[in-house]
Amino acid sequence: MKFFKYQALGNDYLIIEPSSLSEPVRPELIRRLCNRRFGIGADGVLIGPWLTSEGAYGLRIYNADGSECEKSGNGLRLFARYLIDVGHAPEEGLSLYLFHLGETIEVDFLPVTKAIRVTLGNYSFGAMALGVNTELPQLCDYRLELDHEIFTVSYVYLGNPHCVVWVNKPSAEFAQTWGPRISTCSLFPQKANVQFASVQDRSNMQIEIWERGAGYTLASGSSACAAAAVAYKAGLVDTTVTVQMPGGAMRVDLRANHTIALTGPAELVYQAQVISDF
Ligand SMILES: N[C@@H](CCC[C@H](N)C(=O)O)C(=O)O
Repeated sequence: MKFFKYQALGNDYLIIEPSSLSEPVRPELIRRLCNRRFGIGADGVLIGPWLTSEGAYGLRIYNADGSECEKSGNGLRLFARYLIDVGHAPEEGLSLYLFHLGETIEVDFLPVTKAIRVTLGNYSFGAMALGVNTELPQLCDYRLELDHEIFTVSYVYLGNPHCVVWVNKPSAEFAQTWGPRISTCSLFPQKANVQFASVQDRSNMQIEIWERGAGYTLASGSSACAAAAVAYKAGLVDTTVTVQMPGGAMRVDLRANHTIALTGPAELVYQAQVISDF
């Protein structure tokens, strides 16, 4: 099975073309591939492309635990980088369109910085209507009591669920301790991606991340967008925010109509082939 490994600020994905798969994708296969000791190691897997009748490049996105994921800012950006690198998509300088779970998504290449920008669809602060176990229409600076600790959390939905937790100083240890508990608490029947966030000034934020389905990660595009959207709603930042994560920084632009553009690097690590029977 031929695969490519890509990374964006340490958020790593395997890319496998459908023609390289001898059988339909199984969660066990994804889990084995993503396992950092028994497999190759990755935060997730992208399967694609196939071409739609409109000329968009279709893909599916899986988390390391084998669950299918509705949105991944870095996954989409890495997939676009791959399409260019292997010659599926026209050379850099043009926009291209990806097709993921019924949605067409624009990706642009920024020639000077070589960064890749993805425009994510609408985000929403709806809570009760969007799968949160609450009767409140929104969870905004909500007081969450868990295991004798109190957190101030906000929920935002970007196609996938995010819970932004305000902290004085984000730390990996705190994220690894509380991320899994908040992600799986009774408020979130679908689980949630959790960001531990602080605001430096009107253009800069810092987050640590616990991803649903992948655990602690060095970066997450949709998490950066979630944190920026919540901070903007709280009046703490302007529309362009640099979000610092352990793996590096990404730019988030909050646009009209609740759309978000996410810009950052995307790089090939290596390509290889799995010989053993997975
Ligand atoms: N790394 C991704 C986020 C992946 C989505 C998440 N684990 C989920 O289950 O929703 C990103 O860059 O956005």
